[in-house]
Amino acid sequence: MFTNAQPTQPVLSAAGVSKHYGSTCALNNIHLRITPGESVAIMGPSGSGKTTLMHVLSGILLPDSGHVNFSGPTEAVEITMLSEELRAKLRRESFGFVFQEGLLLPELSAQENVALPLMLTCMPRAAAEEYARGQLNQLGLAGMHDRRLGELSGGQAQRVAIARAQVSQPSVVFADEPTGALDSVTSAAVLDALLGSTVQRGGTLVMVTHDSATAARCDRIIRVQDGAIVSDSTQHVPNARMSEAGGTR
Ligand SMILES: Nc1ncnc2c1ncn2[C@@H]1O[C@H](COP(=O)(O)OP(=O)(O)OP(=O)(O)O)[C@@H](O)[C@H]1O
Repeated sequence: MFTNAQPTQPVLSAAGVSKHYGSTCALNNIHLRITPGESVAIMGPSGSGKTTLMHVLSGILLPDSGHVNFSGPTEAVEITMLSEELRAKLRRESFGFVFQEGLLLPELSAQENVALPLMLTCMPRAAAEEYARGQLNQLGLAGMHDRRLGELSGGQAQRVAIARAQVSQPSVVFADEPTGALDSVTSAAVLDALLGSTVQRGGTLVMVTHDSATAARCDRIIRVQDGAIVSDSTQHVPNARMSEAGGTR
């Protein structure tokens, strides 16, 4: 199941992926390759299959048929062959998530939320929290380390979610409507933070968005309709930016 990763391999690929919920076809024979360092926006009408596609690519959901492969810096693996436990491990170690539906724990402070993924990898609490504070500072949240979710604005909470998603430097960050509920100025700041903490260090960003201004900031826009990819356009070449930044991941 595990093979040596090749530098030219896509970080994520899907081949012949289909997914049904009862009689609803959510994904219909998807083929897709995502290059390391790319930022990819997934767009499409409500119910077209965007979230299902992201969940299948990240191993949250298994498709009914087809294969999804991940190739990271140290391993290549067919996600669709992994047990639930190994998929959970892969998500913890190689992927980060910025989802609207409460991945942050409201009873914890901003710094505790960000430190948590590091503590799960056995980093001592003091070191994890110190690192978390540095990440929060970089995202413009100095002075808000000790606030709980309810004491932050929507944009600030999204930046805490971004800090948490990328704190363990995952190969791929998946974001579902990361700027959904925000005004345009806050959206731009959150998107800067998200791109800055992922693709600018050589990581990959896969993002579902309804917002064309947000999608336009990505390297590539994939449009989904009725569970199928109806267009796939590259607008910037990520490798040019990666070599400028010296990123390799
Ligand atoms: N758990 C589920 N049970 C049954 N049907 C589902 C389930 N999740 C999604 N669906 C259906 O699968 C299709 C694709 O849903 P999905 O959530 O992937 O779409 P989406 O493009 O992300 O939609 P939106 O933009 O509204 O979030 C829809 O017809 C939806 O109703």
